[in-house]
Amino acid sequence: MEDSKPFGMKQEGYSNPSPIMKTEELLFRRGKVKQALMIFRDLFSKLLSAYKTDYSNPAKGKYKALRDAAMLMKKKYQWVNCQKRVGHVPGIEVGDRFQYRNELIIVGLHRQFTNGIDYVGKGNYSLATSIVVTNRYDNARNHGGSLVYIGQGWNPNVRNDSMPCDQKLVGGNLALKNSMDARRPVRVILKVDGEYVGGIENNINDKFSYMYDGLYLVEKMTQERGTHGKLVFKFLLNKIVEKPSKCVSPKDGLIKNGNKFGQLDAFTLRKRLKPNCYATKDVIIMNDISKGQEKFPIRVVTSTNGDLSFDYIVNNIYVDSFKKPMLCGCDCVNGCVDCEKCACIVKNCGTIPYDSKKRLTSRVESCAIYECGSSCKCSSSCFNRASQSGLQFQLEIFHTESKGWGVRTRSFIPSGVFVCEYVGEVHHRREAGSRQNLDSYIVNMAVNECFIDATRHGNIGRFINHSCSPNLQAVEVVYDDKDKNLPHIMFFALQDIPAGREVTFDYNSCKPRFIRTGNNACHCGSPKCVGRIYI
Ligand SMILES: C[S@@+](CC[C@H](N)C(=O)[O-])C[C@H]1O[C@@H](n2cnc3c(N)ncnc32)[C@H](O)[C@@H]1O
Repeated sequence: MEDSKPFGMKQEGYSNPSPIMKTEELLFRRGKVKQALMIFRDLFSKLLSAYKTDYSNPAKGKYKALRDAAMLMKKKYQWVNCQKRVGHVPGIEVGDRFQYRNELIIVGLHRQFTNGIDYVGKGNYSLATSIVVTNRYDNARNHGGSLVYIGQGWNPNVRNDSMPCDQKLVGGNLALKNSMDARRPVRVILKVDGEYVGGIENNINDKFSYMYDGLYLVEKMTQERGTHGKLVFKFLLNKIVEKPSKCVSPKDGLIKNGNKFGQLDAFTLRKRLKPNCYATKDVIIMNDISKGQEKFPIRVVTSTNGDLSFDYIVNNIYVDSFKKPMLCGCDCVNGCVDCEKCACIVKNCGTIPYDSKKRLTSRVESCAIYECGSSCKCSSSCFNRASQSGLQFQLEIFHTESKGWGVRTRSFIPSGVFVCEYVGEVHHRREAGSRQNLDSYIVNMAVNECFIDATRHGNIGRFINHSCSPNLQAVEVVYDDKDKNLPHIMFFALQDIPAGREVTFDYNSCKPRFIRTGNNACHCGSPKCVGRIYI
């Protein structure tokens, strides 16, 4: 699995919601964070090999090396961002990944070795600063940037020899409640699947890392009985959607750095800035290009001009008439789990394409996925209808440096989930040849003799660029959609995608193929780039 962004590596399409601070100072702080991480990793490596002979269990040796490296640095005053704070931490950007949890401590992102909640102050005067979200607890991350976080205290999913008891409104739990009451933001760090690229070799297969996902607001706190019979606190947090950094409002000519909370509460007059201080001056030129047709508004952000002349649609327009094969739906009334009985699963060669969370279970190599549809007896929430409920995440159209428009996500997208469809006018394939050199929005379908042209009518899918290291895959999905049983082109996440990251797919690896146009030089910036968009 591809990594998102190891610390220090900046990628196109990323927007940095840093607190107001001069660029030079930000760079200086980032340099300090980077330096602290280098010292930590070097120390850890040395300690790890020193402890090799002392510990027969490599996991124990690793744990001690990690802890000792952090404590040695503390003794030498090598930790950075030492003062606990609410809000972003200078030098750390949303989307930064860290290999080890102790790295969060030494850079000041989350200053707790094991506790999931970190906070400042005491009792009723405390405020939560950060939480680490792992799947050890019943924490649930929902689509669209909200999550349910289980409070701290006795937890049945953690090895615990004592008797279970009710969670108490003290420490971190109280701090989260105080943050809710005071409407103060909390940093969220996600434990995400996937190896850390360029990480330290340690013989222990670390299949996860930690990603800073930005600021959230605690919206609600409830107390419920957990599976172990005792009371637990549940906190509902919503991601704060921040404006891109250095965002210029077209009306007032101000540069806005964030939102109304705490240290982000700042507006700076553009004329006060030194020349060359900021590289980008992104302007929100449209608040919702879909004009309310999508579940989430899709804004358009740019620092330059670009052509946007097309009609936004959310469903394919069938221009030609097609002989539509009749699809017979399934008769499942208790969920489509029987690979032999469910008529739709049978069409997928007897394999269930999605898991219970509607995530693709593996990379799709076959031609198409057959989902349940309107003539099936299963419910509309059946997991085998993963791509039929529209957008699940806030996406944004932005102007890239060298690829024209592109699409980036404003919230974290977990690996395997449906992201969006490629919508346009559906024609017979024989038409495609005559249009070939006109535009770059035509995709040939693999399954039927047709193609989708999003030149004049399309949706957000038409703005997704090619990458030689993509984070989306395009899949043809067929379902009984009233009378249109032609395939749809659906994009699914190939990996966890952090907020702010551009979403891309490989125009050549997918079964639906883009028709080659004149412009073929690839600017994806991947180390694996083959230099061409269309092969
Ligand atoms: C489907 S459109 C993608 C959206 C397009 N960037 C826009 O501005 O509307 C495909 C076109 O985008 C550009 N493009 C996509 N990926 C690219 C890449 N990796 N490098 C350079 N140009 C790219 C090429 O002009 C290509 O023909």
